[in-house]
Amino acid sequence: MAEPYYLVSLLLLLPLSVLFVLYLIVRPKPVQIPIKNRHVFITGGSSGIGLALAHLCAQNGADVTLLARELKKLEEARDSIELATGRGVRILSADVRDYAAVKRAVDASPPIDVLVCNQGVFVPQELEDQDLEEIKFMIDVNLTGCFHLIKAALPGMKKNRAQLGPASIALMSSQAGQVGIYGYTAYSASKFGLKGLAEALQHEVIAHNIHVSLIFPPDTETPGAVEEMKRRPQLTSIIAASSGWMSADGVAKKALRGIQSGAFIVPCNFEGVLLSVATAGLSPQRSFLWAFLEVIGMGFMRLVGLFFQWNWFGSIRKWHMEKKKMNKQ
Ligand SMILES: NC(=O)C1=CN([C@@H]2O[C@H](COP(=O)(O)OP(=O)(O)OC[C@H]3O[C@@H](n4cnc5c(N)ncnc54)[C@H](OP(=O)(O)O)[C@@H]3O)[C@@H](O)[C@H]2O)C=CC1
Ligand SMILES: CCCCCCCCCCCCCCCC(=O)[C@@H](N)CO
Repeated sequence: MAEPYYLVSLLLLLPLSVLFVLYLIVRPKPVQIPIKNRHVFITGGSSGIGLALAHLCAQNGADVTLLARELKKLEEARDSIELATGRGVRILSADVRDYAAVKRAVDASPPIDVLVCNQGVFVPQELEDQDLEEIKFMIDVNLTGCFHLIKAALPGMKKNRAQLGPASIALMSSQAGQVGIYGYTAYSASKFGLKGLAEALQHEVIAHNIHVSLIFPPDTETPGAVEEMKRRPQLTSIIAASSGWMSADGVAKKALRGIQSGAFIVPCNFEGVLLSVATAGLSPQRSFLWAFLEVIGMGFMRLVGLFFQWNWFGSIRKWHMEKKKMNKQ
């Protein structure tokens, strides 16, 4: 009669011991990144997600610097944050593609505690039809721009770090940086690139108490997205619809919480959590609870992901059939 109890406790023991082992081994160790009275440097902070994040950081008592190209938008952003929070905001006009300009901007600023590389451009189109200039534009701004920013900021971020407490480098990726999507060959490549950069960088800066976060928003209501929608291929929208839309404020909240808790992977909605489990790969994981979810859920999420692909390839096939029919009429 004791046998069922024996079995139940054995069944419980297995997950509990996995949990315990994960508790002991997850690296890097958990960390909290304070925001109050710290210097947060946000690129692309004059619009959309970056602007929403800048508002939130200033509200939470951070000393905020914004970097973007267009001075007029930067001034409007600064004024709106100062009006809403009463805190001073620094603005810098530079193009992230120009390393010398980025270096000058960073050197003219106080040492950075939290660097948010959020600038990004997205012009979706099928690779065969897209101008090479546009393809290069996305890689240069979204990927090479982040190299420029980090290379320029790192020496200052490392200085006196022991006294200043933990620092963060956050990169704004996209769910299109976790899964490739029709119309996004260059954009997805630029955002997938950020994952390799982030994983390797975390190894290099951990000894300096600098922590890397990679943020993965779904479609987000921003001025950039309004422009994007004017030319987005129908199929891009059909596939992206799997994850829905978020507000820039909603994404900024998730992003800030992720940065503050030192999370390496930062999903923004429910589909994002599924995607992050499915694509966890060998990414660093500080939380033993998330690690447990990944260990338990990865196989099943692969199955769910295959159903999504089944659905997406179905949509693509249907779209081509309808196009053929239209051409015949
Ligand atoms: N909106 C969405 O649906 C999603 C967006 N993302 C990502 O979030 C980030 C922000 O997007 P979102 O808020 O929509 O974008 P917006 O187009 O609304 O804002 C982009 C910001 O980046 C700045 N920027 C663009 N190019 C450069 C450059 N070469 N040098 C310096 N600054 C630059 C812009 O200012 P200026 O033009 O004056 O330089 C602006 O401040 C991007 O990395 C994007 O890929 C991820 C998932 C979804
Ligand atoms: C394992 C199960 C996974 C299930 C969820 C899959 C959902 C994938 C949808 C991806 C949407 C990508 C939107 C990109 C938005 C973007 O970056 C542009 N607007 C440009 O900024």
